[in-house]
Amino acid sequence: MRQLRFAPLALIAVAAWLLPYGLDSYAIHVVNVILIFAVLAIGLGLCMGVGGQVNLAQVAFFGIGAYATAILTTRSGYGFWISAVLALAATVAIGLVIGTPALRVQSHYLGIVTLGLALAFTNWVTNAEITGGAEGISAIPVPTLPGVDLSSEYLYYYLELIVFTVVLVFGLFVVRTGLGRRMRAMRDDALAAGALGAEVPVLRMTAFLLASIYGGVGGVLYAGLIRYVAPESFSIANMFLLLGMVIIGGRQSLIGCVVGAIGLSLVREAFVDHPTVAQIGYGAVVVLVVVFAPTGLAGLPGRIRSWWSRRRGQPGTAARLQPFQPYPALAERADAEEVLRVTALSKQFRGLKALDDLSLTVTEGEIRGIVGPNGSGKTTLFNVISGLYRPTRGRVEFRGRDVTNQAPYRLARAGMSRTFQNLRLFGDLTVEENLLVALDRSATVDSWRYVLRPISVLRRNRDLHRQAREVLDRYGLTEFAGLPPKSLPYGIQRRVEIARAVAAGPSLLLLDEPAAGLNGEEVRQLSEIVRSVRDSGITVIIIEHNMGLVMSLCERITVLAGGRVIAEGGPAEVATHPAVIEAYLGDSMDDIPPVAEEASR
Ligand SMILES: Nc1ncnc2c1ncn2[C@@H]1O[C@H](COP(=O)(O)OP(=O)(O)OP(=O)(O)O)[C@@H](O)[C@H]1O
Repeated sequence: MRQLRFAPLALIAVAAWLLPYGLDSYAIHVVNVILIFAVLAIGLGLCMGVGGQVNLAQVAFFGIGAYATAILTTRSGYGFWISAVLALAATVAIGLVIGTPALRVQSHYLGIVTLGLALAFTNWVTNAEITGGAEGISAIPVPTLPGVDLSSEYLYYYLELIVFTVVLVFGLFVVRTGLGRRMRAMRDDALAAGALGAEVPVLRMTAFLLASIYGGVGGVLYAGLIRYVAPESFSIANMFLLLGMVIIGGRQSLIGCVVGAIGLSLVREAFVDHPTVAQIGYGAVVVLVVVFAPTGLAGLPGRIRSWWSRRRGQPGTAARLQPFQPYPALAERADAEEVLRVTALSKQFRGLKALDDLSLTVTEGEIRGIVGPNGSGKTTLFNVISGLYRPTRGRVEFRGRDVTNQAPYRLARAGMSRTFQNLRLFGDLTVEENLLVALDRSATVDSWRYVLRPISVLRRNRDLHRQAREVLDRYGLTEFAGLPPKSLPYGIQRRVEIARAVAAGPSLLLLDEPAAGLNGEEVRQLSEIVRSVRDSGITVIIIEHNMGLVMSLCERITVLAGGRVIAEGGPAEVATHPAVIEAYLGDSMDDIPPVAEEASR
């Protein structure tokens, strides 16, 4: 059976190898151009589809690769391959420069920044002397390869085919391992990805870097194939053609990008005498795809399958939640240290003081409850502690270090993890992939390993999958591993989010209303999970409106009202505190179950 899985691949490989035998010289030229566009589309797919970063500069990367090769070979007298390497380095350098705004600017503004670059590039090559102005640069030498005459387009095809295969396999390797997973997580929800330790700014830059590498490779291949470069090949019209390829083929699938490149290139060929009709046609098709098939052609088989099973009334998943298996408990430490200290914290939203001179300390091994009426500042406190909001005044210390204003990903890497009031699971990733993103502690700047030490990347990936299976098992989620979280009942999604936050390996876990929307039995299970997590050595702070849960679970409770701490102490103490009764509990005091003397540890 295993061999059969590779049969279609083997067939495609044989067909690709034999293709030139059935083609005339014009057709092989078209195929060679298609392969170059496929390389460019994969790069754009990695940046925009996988990483979610709007990139309208792909055509400029393409142009830089081609022009640099042309200039270095014809003006500086370098050989083709040396020029190719230098051209690639130049494209990557520009990619890093373009990626710099990505460190600060949001994705949609990047569209404008990158469009500006693409326009500036076309303008420059059209007017500069070194680029040959509107006439471009001709007489680029044929790339030399011992024993192979690359002036023959038939043989050039094989060079392109090899390069295309390498870059496609590399792209798939990126997508299916840690870097790609993190990029997809960032595309889905940059805030949640950051809170799990993904260095979002570096990741965005990496997305541009990848796009520039593919753009550079495409440019070098183009210079070697056509041996002539001119501004019109790198026009905005071609940028939109590339975008069309990626959108129509399927943004989130590299194979889809290749299918889009082949399809749209053939359509362009068919309409070569009617460019205006073709442009309008691409635009219309892109709009139709975005509206009716947002996952593009590559997503169609999946959509048809799920439509078919819905039509046949097939039942949903038969997967079942299994019981949580508690963590081995650590012995209680006598010398518990302070984990979190918040001093005189204020957060002002224009006229509104959400936090007002709030101070708080939490000690190792605690389950601290934070309660208070709606709008009392609980979530704002979490957002400031976890780095999502900058405080107006005050200081946050985590494990003895001042971490005020630190980026969420730095705090996550230092051992702070959180869940969100409104679940923020990565919807386009499976349950297992959600956990994998949290488990992966490798630094994005170490992505050079993808090129220089791919085996170590694969080994690490296998190790992460083993760890993810353990987490799935512990939380009874194994049967949901391959499903998208949104397809699961709310209670299971909540459990996945907690499992994910704990998988990030925190020493402090912030849970924001984890019982919201859960039924009685689910709340009981949640209580068991939180207690076991704490017993495994993780300090927990929990915001909750479910007073029964808070009273039974927390040793200490901090009560907020109007952004201030109005009471703090054991459950019995706060439940009878007059300020609390007045501000919050009031009539509902009768609903509170009897307080456990000493919440069990
Ligand atoms: N990003 C924001 N911009 C403006 N105002 C905000 C923002 N975030 C929170 N607030 C305001 O700050 C106050 C405190 O909100 P917060 O969400 O922290 O309260 P909460 O105690 O968590 O409430 P709930 O129990 O309803 O979740 C509210 O008045 C809220 O409207």
